[in-house]
Amino acid sequence: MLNVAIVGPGLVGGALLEQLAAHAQSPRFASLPISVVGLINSKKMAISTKSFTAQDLDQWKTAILGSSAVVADLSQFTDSLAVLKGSTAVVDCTSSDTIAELYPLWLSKGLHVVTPNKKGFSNDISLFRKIQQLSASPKGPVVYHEATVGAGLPILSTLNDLVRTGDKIVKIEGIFSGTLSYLFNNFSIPGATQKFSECVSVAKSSGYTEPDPRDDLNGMDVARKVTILGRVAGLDLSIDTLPVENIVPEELRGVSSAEEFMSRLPEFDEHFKKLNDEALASGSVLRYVGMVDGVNSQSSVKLARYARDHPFASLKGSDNIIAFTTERFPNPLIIQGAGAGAAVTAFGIFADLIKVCERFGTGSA
Ligand SMILES: NC(=O)C1=CN([C@@H]2O[C@H](COP(=O)(O)OP(=O)(O)OC[C@H]3O[C@@H](n4cnc5c(N)ncnc54)[C@H](OP(=O)(O)O)[C@@H]3O)[C@@H](O)[C@H]2O)C=CC1
Ligand SMILES: N[C@@H](CC=O)C(=O)O
Ligand code: NA
Repeated sequence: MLNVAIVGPGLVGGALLEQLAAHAQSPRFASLPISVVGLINSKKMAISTKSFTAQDLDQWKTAILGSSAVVADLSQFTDSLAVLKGSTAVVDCTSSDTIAELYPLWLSKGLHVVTPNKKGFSNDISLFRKIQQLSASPKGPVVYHEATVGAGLPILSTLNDLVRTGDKIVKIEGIFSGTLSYLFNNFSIPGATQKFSECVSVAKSSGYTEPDPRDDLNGMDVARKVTILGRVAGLDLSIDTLPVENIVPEELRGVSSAEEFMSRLPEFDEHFKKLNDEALASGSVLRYVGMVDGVNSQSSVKLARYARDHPFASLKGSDNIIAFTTERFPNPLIIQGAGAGAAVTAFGIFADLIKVCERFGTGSA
């Protein structure tokens, strides 16, 4: 049995629990050896004394968070998990730096980590290296974070395979943000009628954006993904030195909340319309692109113009497109598909949990 504790059962974490429950209730997978034993959010932490199989997940929130097995703090939460029988994985579904800084402690106690949270792999490189070093043993524990880049798309697993089989990464380029993909696929096209702020609002209500959409529009989400890809490819990239184009209007960068930002964004629709009209007048469209440069250390994150028949100009919805140019793939290996949204992100986390089950003898799905 794989014990699973979820930190932050919000949009993505909630979708993961629903997928676990649905999966276990389908006769074909009833034996899924995953048991949710803990949930914490920023207000309450609970470890269940009862092992909740996926069938019980319909009541997971009340059943666990309402239970008496409430723990006082993260240290007690960690200690309670470390003594459980069998393998235990902590799934961090927050975007918290503080929680990401706990990964080395969790790993040192033999807990696996599965997460879509980019912070642990894109903040200070010393944390990235410590996580790598503590999860390097073939006997485990492991860290799987496929959903940190392109949600459930097999980006990091493909990159890992390329690197581990000795291929040389020349360039990794693409549209890494589901939010910005959705925005420009719907705003920067000839004849578009939606205003920029309306597109942002739809992206947020569709569950694509970070908790604060400025973390998408300022380029930091893409910068984090470029940094993660670069580091996995063996480059010492840092978000502090990566050139990142921030498209949040200066006047809105410092407003106190995501709600205030969203309410004031319509004031700048004209600004974005002008940018778009200029691109369209030159026969181009605007797309927000990240690039990992494996040869000349010129990695970048920026808004750029593309001809209307360019592959980056023909995406739909929140699609990402990632092109790996390597020694073996001079014509790039391309992965494309939805790169944001609760369900496709939860899918990536779920698939990582199944990898933990298969690798550590808790049965396959
Ligand atoms: N949405 C998407 O398409 C994708 C999202 N991701 C990543 O998934 C993660 C979650 O995103 P999403 O579900 O949209 O975000 P939400 O804001 O919906 O959920 C975040 C959850 O984390 C909890 N939380 C925040 N801080 C803490 C803390 N310090 N301790 C415990 N719990 C905490 C929140 O609880 P409370 O409400 O009580 O504060 C909330 O339940 C992010 O890292 C995001 O970058 C990755 C790929 C795609
Ligand atoms: N906000 C991000 C979520 C996935 O990483 C995006 O829009 O891609
Ligand atoms: Na992915």
